Amino acid sequence: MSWDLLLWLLALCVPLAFVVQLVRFLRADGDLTLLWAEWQGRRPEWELTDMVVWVTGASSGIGEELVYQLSKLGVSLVLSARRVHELERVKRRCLENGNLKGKDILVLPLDLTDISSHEVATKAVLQEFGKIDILVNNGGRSQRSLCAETSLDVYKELIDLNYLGTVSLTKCVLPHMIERKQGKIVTVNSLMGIFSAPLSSGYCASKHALRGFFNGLRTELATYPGILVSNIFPGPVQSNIVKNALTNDATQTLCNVGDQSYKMATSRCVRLILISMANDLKEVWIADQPFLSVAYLWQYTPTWAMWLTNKLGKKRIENFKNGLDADSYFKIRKTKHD
Ligand SMILES: NC(=O)c1ccc[n+]([C@@H]2O[C@H](COP(=O)([O-])OP(=O)(O)OC[C@H]3O[C@@H](n4cnc5c(N)ncnc54)[C@H](O)[C@@H]3O)[C@@H](O)[C@H]2O)c1
Repeated sequence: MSWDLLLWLLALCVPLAFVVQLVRFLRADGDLTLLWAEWQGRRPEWELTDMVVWVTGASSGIGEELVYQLSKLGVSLVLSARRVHELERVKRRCLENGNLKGKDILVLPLDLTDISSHEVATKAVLQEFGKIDILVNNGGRSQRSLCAETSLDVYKELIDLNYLGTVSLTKCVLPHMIERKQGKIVTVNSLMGIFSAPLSSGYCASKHALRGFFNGLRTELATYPGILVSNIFPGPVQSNIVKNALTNDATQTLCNVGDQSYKMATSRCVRLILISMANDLKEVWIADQPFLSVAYLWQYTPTWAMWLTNKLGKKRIENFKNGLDADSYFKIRKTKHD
C-alpha cells in the first residue's frame, strides 16, 4: 500500500472515530464512568447479595422499583415511607416476583420529617437484621411554583424533608457503619442538585444542600475506605414526583401533572443505580439527552449553561402554565430501554 493511500485512510479514520464517539455520547443516558462500569464493571448480581438494604421512599417511583430489583438479588430489605398499606403492597409484590421470604423484608413506616423517630427506627432495623449494609436515602418531594408566589412554609417543608430528614437518618446509621468500618450511604439527589431551574428554587436548594453535605461527609470518612458515600443525580424519570410536588402552598399538590411518558423508564434508572452501587461510584449522573448534556455544560462551561438555562427556563414556565409537564421542551422520543 502506498504512503499516500495510508495517509488518506488515516485522515478519514480520525473524523469518523470522532463522529462515532459523538453519536455514542448523544445516545448516552449516564455519565461516562457509569457507562464504563455498566460495560466493564462489577455486576449487581455478584456484588449486592447477602446485604441488608434500607430504602426510604420505598412506596412509589424510584424507591419502589429499586426494592423490586433488589428483591431479585437475594438481599434483606427494609421498606420505609409514611403509608404502611402502600409498603405492605410493595412487600407483597417483592415476595411474588423476587427471591425473598417474608422474614427477609421489614416494613418500617417512617416519616423523614419526624426526626425524633429516626433513632428508634434505626434500632428496629438493627434488632431485626443485626446490621445495615446499605442506606438508600431516596424519599423526597419536588416543587412546581414560582418563588414570588410561594409561601415560606413550602421552602421549610422541602428543607425539612429532602435535606434535614436525610441528614438525620444518615447520622443515626453512621455510627453503626463506622463501628463496622463498612457500609454504603447512597443518596438519590437530582440533576437539580447540580444546576437549578425555575419553578423549583426550594427543591434545587434542598438538593444542592444535600450534595454539599455528603461531599463534606465523604472527606470526613476518608479514614474509613470501606464506607462509600455515593450521590446519584437523576434527570427526569417516570414516577409520581410531579403528582406529589409541592406548589405555592404547602397544603396543595398539582391538579394537572401532564404527560410523563417521555421521561426515562424507572427500571433503567434503577438498573444504573444498582450498577453504581456495585461499583462503589461516588458521583453518578443518570439522564437522557438533552438533560445529561446540560449537566456537562454546567460542570464545564457555566456561562454558556446559564445563558441556555435562561432560554429553556422561559419554556419551562410556559409549559407549566399551559398544564404540560414542565420539562417537556421538545417531543422527545422514548428511550431505547423502554
Ligand atoms: N422522578 C424524577 O424525575 C426524579 C429526578 C431526580 C431526582 N429524583 C429524586 O428521586 C427520589 C424519589 O422520588 P420519585 O421520583 O420516586 O418520586 P415519588 O413521588 O414517586 O416517590 C417519593 C417517595 O418518597 C416518599 N416520601 C415523601 N415524603 C416523605 C416523608 N415525609 N417521609 C418519608 N417518605 C416520604 C413517598 O412516600 C414516596 O415513597 C426523590 O428524592 C427525588 O427528589 C426524582
